[in-house]
Amino acid sequence: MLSQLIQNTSDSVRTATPEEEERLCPVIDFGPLLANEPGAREKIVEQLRLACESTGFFQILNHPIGKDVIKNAFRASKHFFELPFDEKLMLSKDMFSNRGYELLKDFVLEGEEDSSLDGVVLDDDLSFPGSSSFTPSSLGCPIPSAQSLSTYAEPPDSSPTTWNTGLGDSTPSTSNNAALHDSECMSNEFRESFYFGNDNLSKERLLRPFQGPNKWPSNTGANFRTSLVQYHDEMAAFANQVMCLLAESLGLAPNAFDEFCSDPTTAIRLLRYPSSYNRTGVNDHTDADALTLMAQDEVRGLQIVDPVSQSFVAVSARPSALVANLGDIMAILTNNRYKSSVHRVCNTSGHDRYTIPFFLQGNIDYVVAPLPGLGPSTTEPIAVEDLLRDHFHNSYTSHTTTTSLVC
Ligand SMILES: O=C(O)CCC(=O)C(=O)O
Ligand SMILES: [Fe+2]
Repeated sequence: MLSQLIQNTSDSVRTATPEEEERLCPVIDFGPLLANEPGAREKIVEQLRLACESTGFFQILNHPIGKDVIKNAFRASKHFFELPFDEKLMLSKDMFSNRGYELLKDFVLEGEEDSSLDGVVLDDDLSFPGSSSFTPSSLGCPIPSAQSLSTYAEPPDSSPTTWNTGLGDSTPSTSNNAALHDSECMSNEFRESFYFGNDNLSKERLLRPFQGPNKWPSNTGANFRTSLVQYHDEMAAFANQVMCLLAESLGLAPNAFDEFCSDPTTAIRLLRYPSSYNRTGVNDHTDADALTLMAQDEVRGLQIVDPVSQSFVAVSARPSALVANLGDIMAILTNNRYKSSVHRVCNTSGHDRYTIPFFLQGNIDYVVAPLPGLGPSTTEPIAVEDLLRDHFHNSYTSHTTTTSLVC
């Protein structure tokens, strides 16, 4: 469902004016609703409808997630990314379960440094602690003859790399995880991330794709896991409430998404984006899920495609708000009345950027098709499991890599 967006990668990206931001990613204040003020629900439902029909992006101010819960989650995230590189690599993402660590894939192999790197300033802040003697090939992420690695802030030249940003064309299964992981390891996105989800899954669910078990680091202290699990659980509960409001905004009963939301597959992604002037942190994509809710720090970086100009526009970062956006599943459920917009991340701030999106992917067996009353489907119904699998295969291979982008 990724639009055929073509943007010259050498174009610089405009920052949204306040008016544009109101149109592309409006702020919706949930305070009056949480305070049970009369008329608040109707007002929010209407604001949601307008935002979802436009870009599917909005910012939720005065949401119910505790400040401490968010603070602790960011603390845990920083703690995680500061772990020695080999420790993180031990937790390499398993493509079947979609859980674990995705490395920052920008590195210089010792002894293989290209002469084109001459004059490139290596940023010490970007080097991985403890990375001097790891052996990636033993961890399902082979990098030929690599003895050590460090990251660099800018690429040696502006030509696109030939690294594959996708997941290959095999189907995720426990038997081909290694092959999938290899190609995933060659992505050019300038970020590192760590995926986890519901920490309390049933045995039956643990055997299903895209949901677990979580791959927790050891030696991070008792609070680490508790903080992240609490963040997940509060986000999951709030996402359910937002889904009820979205149902109402479509003129449906508040419980219209209940079946989709029962025993849902969810994911949290801790993200760290080092700063770069010409590398994207996350390439242009749409989310696969129904609803994404994201806490972010004060460092801006998110860019959304403006449906009017069909170009990327950078939006501001408001740490007190949650950024919400709809994904492909919601677009199908609503027969494309609600939008799943292309977005990407570019961090040119000179500082690391941290975000923590929560993805509501829904019941893995739910068959996604327009909800009753929202018109006949133009596409074949598809199970959440298949849709997620297709998305993971396609979304990062079907568009231009943006290594020469001027952010
Ligand atoms: O970090 C961000 O601002 C957005 C991340 C994102 O789009 C994603 O993980 O799907
Ligand atoms: Fe996204």
